[in-house]
Amino acid sequence: SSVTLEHGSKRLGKRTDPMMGVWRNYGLGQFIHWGLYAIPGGHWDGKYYSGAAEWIRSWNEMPKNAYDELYKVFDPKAYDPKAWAKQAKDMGAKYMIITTKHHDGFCLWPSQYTDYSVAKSPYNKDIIGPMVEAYDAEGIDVYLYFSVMDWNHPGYRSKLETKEDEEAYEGFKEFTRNQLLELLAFYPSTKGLWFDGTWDQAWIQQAAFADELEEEMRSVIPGLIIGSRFRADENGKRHFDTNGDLMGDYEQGWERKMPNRIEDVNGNDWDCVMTVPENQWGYHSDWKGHVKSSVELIEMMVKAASLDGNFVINFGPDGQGNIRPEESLIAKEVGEWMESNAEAVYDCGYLDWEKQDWGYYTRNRKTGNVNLVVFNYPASGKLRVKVPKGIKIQGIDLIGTNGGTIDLEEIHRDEYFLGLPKGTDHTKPVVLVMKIVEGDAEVQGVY
Ligand SMILES: C[C@@H]1N[C@@H](c2cn(-c3ccccc3)nn2)[C@H](O)[C@@H]1O
Repeated sequence: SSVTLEHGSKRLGKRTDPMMGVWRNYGLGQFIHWGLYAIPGGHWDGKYYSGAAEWIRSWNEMPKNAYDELYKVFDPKAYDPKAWAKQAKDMGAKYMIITTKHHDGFCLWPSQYTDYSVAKSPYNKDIIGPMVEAYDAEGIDVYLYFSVMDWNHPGYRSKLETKEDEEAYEGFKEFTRNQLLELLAFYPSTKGLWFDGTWDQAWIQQAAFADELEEEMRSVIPGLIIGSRFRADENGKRHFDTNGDLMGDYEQGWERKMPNRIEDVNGNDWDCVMTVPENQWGYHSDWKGHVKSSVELIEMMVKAASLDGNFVINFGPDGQGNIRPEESLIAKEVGEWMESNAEAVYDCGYLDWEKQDWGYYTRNRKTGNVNLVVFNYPASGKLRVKVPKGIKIQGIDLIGTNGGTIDLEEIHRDEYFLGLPKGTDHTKPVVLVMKIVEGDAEVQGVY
């Protein structure tokens, strides 16, 4: 039984409007974490910061006032948003999420509500505007990341303990609303907001304020897409309200982790945002530990599509505005794979066929085709496929650079082995596109 909520979920089930349909079909996105933290790049005073580079201000070895002075040297001479957008286009990204303001409070746009922005830096120009224009020009939808937590604002509090806290926080709430309305006014082509830094008790207690603000933002840009991380319900429940219903338009809980089964996504839209190293979003000049390969990232992207989600790969440009070589290589290699295999990711979602060990099924919502994306090449060279009753295979194509014909063997009713051609290059994911017919229609054609 569900309880009546004033500030809980506003909708049961997925959004069904066209703008959300476009979001649902993206497949691949690019996250960009850029800000003052890229200047120290994980080091200070000759010491190595092993935490996430964008959190260096919270490091004991980093004097807070030294960090807060960094805006005086922010002057990224290499910043070239057109080049960034071209690279993202070549990678195959359909949307991009840019940090307008991270937890440190530094604004990459000339906000009228604070001096802690690019307007007070030697660079002294808007970073966000040219980026939005460049990505829009490449046909990549732009989403604005905004951290509610703001270590720079005097009214920010993680919790409200005194009367003074409450009064200061009222000013912070007004500041937050002003900045968000300002972003929507400055960059009206944005398709949505990606909120972060919303776990503090002080913010969680603002259910009514945040609910009203979300409504107001949605009225400013109809169809605006806002995830589950923005606000809590009146019982402090986040992502899912007291009744277990999703807040916002999609689930935003998959940060540096992936669901494994369709049950894990609760019938919701979702995105997974992923770092290339284990845990670095902002630029760190010295990555340690595991750095994901492009094949690893491609597998996560396909797995996300197979479970009705979007996959977002993070980039962290350096303090001068350069994209680092490791990320440029990933953009190149992912793009090369997408060039001939994108139809298995774009417009694709979950297919309720029994999962097989060789990889993932995705269903193309526009063509109806079934895609088989092979990551675990079988020693037998044969892919086991169990076709649900009433479904017939009409044709199978091996796409991508591989080419060749597929040998189809019916093991018994509705179960087949698909033989891959000898010499198939399986150092990269192999994609088969299967045309199927449903119902008992007599199958015309190849099989
Ligand atoms: C999208 C990512 N979210 C930010 C983050 C993650 N976290 C965090 C904090 C405590 C536990 C686990 C994660 N804090 N901030 C990261 O800094 C990055 O912006």
